[in-house]
Amino acid sequence: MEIGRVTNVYGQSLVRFGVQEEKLEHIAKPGVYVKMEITRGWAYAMVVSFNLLDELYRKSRIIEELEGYPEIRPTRNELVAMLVGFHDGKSFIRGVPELPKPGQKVYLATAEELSSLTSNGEIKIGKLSQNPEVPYTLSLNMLCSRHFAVLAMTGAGKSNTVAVILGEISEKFPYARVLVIDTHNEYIPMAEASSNIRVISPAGRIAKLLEARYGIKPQPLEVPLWSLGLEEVAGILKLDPSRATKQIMYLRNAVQEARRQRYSHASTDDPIYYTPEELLEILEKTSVRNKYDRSLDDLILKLEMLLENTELFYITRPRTSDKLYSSLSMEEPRKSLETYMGIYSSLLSPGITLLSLGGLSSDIQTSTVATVLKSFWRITTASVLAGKPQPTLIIIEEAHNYVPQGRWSPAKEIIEKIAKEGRKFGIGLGIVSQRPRELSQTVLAQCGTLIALRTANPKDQEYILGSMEDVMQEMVQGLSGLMTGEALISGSAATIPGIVKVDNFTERFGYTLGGKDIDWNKAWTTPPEKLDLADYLLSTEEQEEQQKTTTIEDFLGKQ
Ligand SMILES: Nc1ncnc2c1ncn2[C@@H]1O[C@H](COP(=O)(O)OP(=O)(O)OP(=O)(O)O)[C@@H](O)[C@H]1O
Repeated sequence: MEIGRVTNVYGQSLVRFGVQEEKLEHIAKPGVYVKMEITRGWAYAMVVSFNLLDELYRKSRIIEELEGYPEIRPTRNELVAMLVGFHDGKSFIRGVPELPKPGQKVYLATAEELSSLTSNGEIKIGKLSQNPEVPYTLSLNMLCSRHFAVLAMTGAGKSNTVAVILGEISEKFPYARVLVIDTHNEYIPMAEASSNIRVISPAGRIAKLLEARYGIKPQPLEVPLWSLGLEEVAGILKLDPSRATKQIMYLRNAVQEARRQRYSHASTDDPIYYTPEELLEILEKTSVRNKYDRSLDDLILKLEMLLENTELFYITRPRTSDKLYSSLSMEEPRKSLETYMGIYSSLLSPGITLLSLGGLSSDIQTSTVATVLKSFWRITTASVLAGKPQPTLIIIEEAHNYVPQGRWSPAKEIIEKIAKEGRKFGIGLGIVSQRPRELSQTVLAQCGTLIALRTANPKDQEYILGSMEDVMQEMVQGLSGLMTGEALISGSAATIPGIVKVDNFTERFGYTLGGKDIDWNKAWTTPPEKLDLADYLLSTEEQEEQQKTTTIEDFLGKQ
């Protein structure tokens, strides 16, 4: 359908065109596609903004200047569209080799031709908002290998979007390897519905609470202190390396000495076994030698408190990994490295692994994630070098907590490294955040695909614009007007950028996600249920008992 004529071509890829009044209803919506003929085929463009004028203005003198365009003479409604690529009769190519010229006719793209462009990917995420009959898909290869970001203000539909992607992966790729850092335990119900989705959570009280709430027995996670690098140990002790330099120095020497008791060539970060008590003993001996150093006493106190924290027994008293270590009879460093591989390579078994960390404080979450991701990095890069790549996608919820802009976090270095170098080792990254402005720009800049849902904060919009290729100001400004579940999708995994109504996860897969906001209205208008928390307020001994009863097979995920 012909709808108007090009009046102006500007910027690198923006086309302004006048629209006939009676065609306006079909076209005056962001996300509608139009096309214009060029020498090598048809150039396609997506409507991004409008300039609709009122009667008075329309009748003013300016209109008389529009000689030569009789079709748009009675009106001066203008729309701006962004050129996205062209079709040369055989295939669609991004970018346009030649710009349309003022005066050229503009047509509405049909649902059929749009479908041929948007439905070639493996991951079906939703439908075009303005053409609900047109499915919108993403290329799995591009999504994983070029990384992606799901950004939006809270409640706009980020988790729903991630769940739809995970649901698609789980249904279509039986040997997918995905690790989801599930900061708020939102995706756990997916494990109940699908046999290739499993939950791993810190052994102890949290695992028990998850079992009670969701009826799923999580595979117990242990992250032994000895498997942590110096930064992660500093993280759980709440030492900021840029400030607590003296304490970090003591810690560094002690960790190194502890590792060298078993393997004399160990460096501070090598995963060589030691017990927390050995570390404490080394620090105490150092304290005797440095009698008046309060910073060292303070460090010892912090470590003692850490060892007493029952929530952290999955780090400080990892019974099952200890059992595994003792069961091996080889020499060091092999013995530690085999144990390390045993603990972490289970996270790499095919399937979707939900690392559920809800309930832990954010310091502990970041140190746990840093350790897990560093082990991932070690194992996957070694697999690639050994000629057996294990392509893995890592999705990080609340990514601004783990990889913040302008602030240190134990997980920052490894996540930035994955963003910059992961591609060549087959590690894909998907970051999810409600605060793009607080997210490392290094990571955002590496994300080839953007899925941006409603974002009202101008600063967030500015960051999205500044760090993503392929995204134009006109598109980003429209983000505040999106509805819940509507996303602007752009970048390498999408053939054409689009405004997409992401499928409703519950409607599509038949169950709801967890971790939702508490319904205050309901809670305050219905009588409370009887609460029996006794079982979950475990004492130290009971928790230890629970860890003791976990078999090495359970722990390694060998059912
Ligand atoms: N595509 C969609 N279609 C219909 N409803 C949706 C869609 N996406 C999200 N919703 C609904 O909007 C609400 C918020 O969605 P969701 O939890 O995915 O948002 P979020 O951005 O992850 O929020 P938060 O930042 O709080 O985690 C949910 O009740 C969900 O059912």
